[in-house]
Amino acid sequence: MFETGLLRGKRILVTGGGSGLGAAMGRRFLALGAELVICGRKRDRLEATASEMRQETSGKVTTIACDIRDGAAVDSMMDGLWREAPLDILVNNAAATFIAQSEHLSFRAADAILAPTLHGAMYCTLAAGRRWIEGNHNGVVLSILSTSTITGRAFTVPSAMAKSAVLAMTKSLAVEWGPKGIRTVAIAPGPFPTAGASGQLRLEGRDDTLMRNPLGRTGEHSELADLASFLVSDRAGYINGEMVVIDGGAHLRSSGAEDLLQWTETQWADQRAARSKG
Ligand SMILES: CCCCC/C=C/C(=O)SCCNC(=O)CCNC(=O)[C@H](O)C(C)(C)COP(=O)(O)OP(=O)(O)OC[C@H]1O[C@@H](n2cnc3c(N)ncnc32)[C@H](O)[C@@H]1OP(=O)(O)O
Ligand SMILES: NC(=O)C1=CN([C@@H]2O[C@H](COP(=O)(O)OP(=O)(O)OC[C@H]3O[C@@H](n4cnc5c(N)ncnc54)[C@H](OP(=O)(O)O)[C@@H]3O)[C@@H](O)[C@H]2O)C=CC1
Repeated sequence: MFETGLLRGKRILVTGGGSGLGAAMGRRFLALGAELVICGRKRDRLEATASEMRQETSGKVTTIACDIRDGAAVDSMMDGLWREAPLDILVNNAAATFIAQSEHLSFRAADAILAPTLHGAMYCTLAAGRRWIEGNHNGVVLSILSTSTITGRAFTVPSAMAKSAVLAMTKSLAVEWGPKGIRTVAIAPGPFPTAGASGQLRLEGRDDTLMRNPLGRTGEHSELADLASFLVSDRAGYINGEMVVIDGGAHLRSSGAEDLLQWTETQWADQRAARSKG
């Protein structure tokens, strides 16, 4: 679909690049000639993904264990990266969510979602942006958001809040940092099957939500990777402050959570008992 070498010479950090959509984007970036850095908390999973990627491509892949909820850890990751060479592109992909009745959310549970999804994305963006501006280096920030930024979403309220805040960051920085050579863009995916989303959102038991999708299917990872590759590339050099929805038109019919309104208290009690770790 793309010209060979579309991303040649680009050094890209994908947060949460060891799994799911982050890994899918990373693979496509590598195939298009980029140098890839992936970070996450689980060192073993990062290494396993990177070693698969190295077998698939001759591109350079580096892993960094970093908890993006920790600003000092993010700064130290960026210092280490910049010692070698500046990044060109940051992809804010790491996030957390789970379904829960909001009245049962403890403050700690709310923070468990807000900390990586909002604060983590903000720390990474500020840390990269500051270095780009100091070094007079152009940059692109792509944030992976959600259609909850448009519709809101019952039962994942902290995630909807965090994603909406990152959309506000995307629009605000487009104006503030555009003149400094930094583009900020976003993608709002609908349901894409990943182990993380299936575990946290119980997607596999919720066919009703998926079948309300006008296209009657979930998204393909390659479709998201294609869109991301275009948006971070110089070919999208005039797109700034925009969020592109990729959901088959689903949010035009439903926020994607209405089926959960029918759940019984017993189903919710079962859900609380069966918490899944990301
Ligand atoms: C239509 C489709 C739209 C989809 C939109 C968005 C999708 C996605 O974002 S998919 C990505 C999903 N991937 C992940 O979530 C991966 C990362 N996940 C995690 O790190 C964990 O699952 C986490 C979110 C639970 C966070 O873990 P951690 O920070 O280690 O949290 P703790 O286990 O220490 O718990 C902290 C706090 O939160 C409460 N809690 C945990 N799980 C639940 C739950 N399922 N329901 C309610 N509360 C939960 C936990 O009890 C703790 O609170 P306290 O008990 O008050 O201490
Ligand atoms: N799949 C879907 O249907 C949809 C997904 N999205 C968004 O797409 C993105 C990817 O989700 P998906 O691939 O499905 O799910 P995953 O669970 O596979 O991805 C989440 C990634 O975030 C990383 N992560 C979580 N917390 C932290 C942290 N504190 N520090 C560093 N890394 C962290 C995880 O790595 P580790 O555990 O090693 O830290 C993991 O690699 C997310 O932003 C999600 O909100 C949006 C809409 C729909």
